[in-house]
Order: sequence, then C-alpha cells, then structure tokens
Amino acid sequence: MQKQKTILDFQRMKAEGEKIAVLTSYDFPMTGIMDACGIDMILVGDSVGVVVAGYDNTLPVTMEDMIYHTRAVMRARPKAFVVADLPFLSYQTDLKSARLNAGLLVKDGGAAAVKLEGGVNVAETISAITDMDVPVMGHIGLTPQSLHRMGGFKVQGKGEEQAEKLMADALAVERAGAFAVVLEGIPMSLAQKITAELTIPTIGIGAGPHCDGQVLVIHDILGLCSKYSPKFVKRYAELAPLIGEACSNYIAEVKGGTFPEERHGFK
Ligand SMILES: Nc1nc(=O)c2c([nH]1)NC[C@@H]1CN(c3ccc(C(=O)N[C@@H](CCC(=O)O)C(=O)O)cc3)CN21
Ligand SMILES: CC(C)C(=O)C(=O)O
Ligand SMILES: [Mg+2]
Repeated sequence: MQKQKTILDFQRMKAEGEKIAVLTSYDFPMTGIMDACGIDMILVGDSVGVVVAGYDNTLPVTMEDMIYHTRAVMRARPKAFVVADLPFLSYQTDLKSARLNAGLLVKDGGAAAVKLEGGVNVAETISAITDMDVPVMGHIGLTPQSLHRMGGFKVQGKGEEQAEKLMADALAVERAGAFAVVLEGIPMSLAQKITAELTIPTIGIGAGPHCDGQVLVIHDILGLCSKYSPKFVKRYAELAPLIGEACSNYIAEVKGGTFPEERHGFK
C-alpha cells in the first residue's frame, strides 16, 4: 500500500536526491489514474482555465472554479499531496482575503496546501497563510498571472540583474515559510543555482534538469492542448487523434445504423 504523501516527504526527497514528480489534475478520473501510477504531488492548477475552460490565459479563473475542481480531485482520495492554485485576485488585494481564500481551498476544496505566484512582493502574504498552518508553495519566474507585466509568456531571469532579482525572490519565498517553490520559465543555470542555494525543494517547469522536481500540465503531456506548445513540454502520448478516431467511428455507426444494436437495448 502506498502511503499518504506529506510535506516531510518532499524535504527528505530533496535531501536524498530523489526527484519529485508533479502533474496537474482537475478531475476525478484523471486523478485516479495518475495517483495509481505513484505521482508524488498533484497540482490543481489555475491552468484549468486554459486547458479545460478554453480561456487564453489564467486570469479569468475564480475561487469557485478552483474549489469545484479541487473537490473533484479529492474525491479520488489521492495518496499524492494535493496543492491548489490561488487564482488571480484571490490573494493580491489584502492579507485578510488571502488568508480567507487559502483557507477555503483547504476547508471547502480539501487541498493540503496552496500555491501563489510572486517573490519578494508576496513574502508577507506567504507568511500570513503559513501562520495559520496552511502550507504554501511559491511560484517564481514566468508567473502566468503577471502576463501583462511580462508582455507575454516570456522566459524570465535573463541577464545578471534579472537573475539576481529572481534569486532574491527565491530566498524571500523560502524565508516567508514556503515548503517548496515552482521555478517556471527561467534559464537552467539560474534554476541550478537557486536549487543549490535553497533548503526547500524546487519544482521546475521550463527550468531545466537541475531542479529537485518537475511539474507539467497533464493535457500538455497527453497531446490534448494545442493552444500553447512551449519548448519545455514533452508529449508522452498523442491522445487527440485517438479521441477523434473514436468519435468518428461512433458518428459513422450511428449514421449507418450499426450502433446501437439490439444487445445494447433492454427487453
Ligand atoms: N496548457 C498550458 N500549459 C502551460 O504550461 C501553461 C498554460 N497552459 N497556461 C498558463 C501558462 C502559460 N504558459 C506558457 C505558455 C507559453 C509559453 C511559451 O510559448 N514560451 C516560449 C518562450 C518565449 C520566450 O521567452 O521567448 C517557448 O518557446 O517555450 C510559455 C509558458 C505556461 N502555462
Ligand atoms: C504549471 C503550473 C506550475 C501551474 O501553475 C498551473 O498549472 O496552473
Ligand atoms: Mg498556475
């Protein structure tokens, strides 16, 4: 029997050099499948807005959306450690709403921890949430909720000055009490330096091979999202044509009168 994962496991895995495998999930069936495979951590990402709801970015995603999807994931009773994203505008305005919304993802959603984007600028917010014993995962570098400041989904931390800023962000997130931090869209040499400098695990996405763990969006690795194909995605399956084939066969059989047959009906 697999044991329930906790934040203590991730600390140990970093110390022992065991990589941490993380995937996003937003629903019951997908969670059951990846959990049975032994995924360490599941992120109910606000990327749900892009890959499930069809928005161009994550900004429209609401607390209601996040709670709905987190509940669906938790119904699969995963052994993996489940982290839920705090969506845009749920933690940026003031510490009180940040604490309330983090608490709601745990209380109503059932998540074990929350993730929020930012570095030095959100250190106080991270402390405010960890103070009420809700573990927080940081997320720095290419932070999709900062899309309009970055002028697009662009690699961050290029050049010495920007790299120093990102190192300061990483240290601020750790000092504020985060149990782990996502490094997204940064040069791999910088990710390696940050990973060596921090005592908490780093989880990379578009950050090279030297992080303590890796996260990708499940729809991306299954070939189910054609909107974005960043360089950092590896497709482990091409499900879209398979699903298309099944749908085409169904349509043809219904039109041709070969489905349903009598054995699919009731007497
Ligand atoms: N399906 C999906 N996967 C993701 O990883 C993801 C989302 N959606 N939505 C929210 C953000 C958006 N993300 C993205 C989207 C595009 C690039 C991209 O095209 N990057 C360029 C580099 C651009 C540059 O710096 O010049 C690349 O070639 O990878 C990166 C991250 C990551 N997140
Ligand atoms: C890709 C990960 C890091 C994320 O924040 C998301 O899926 O929303
Ligand atoms: Mg996210």
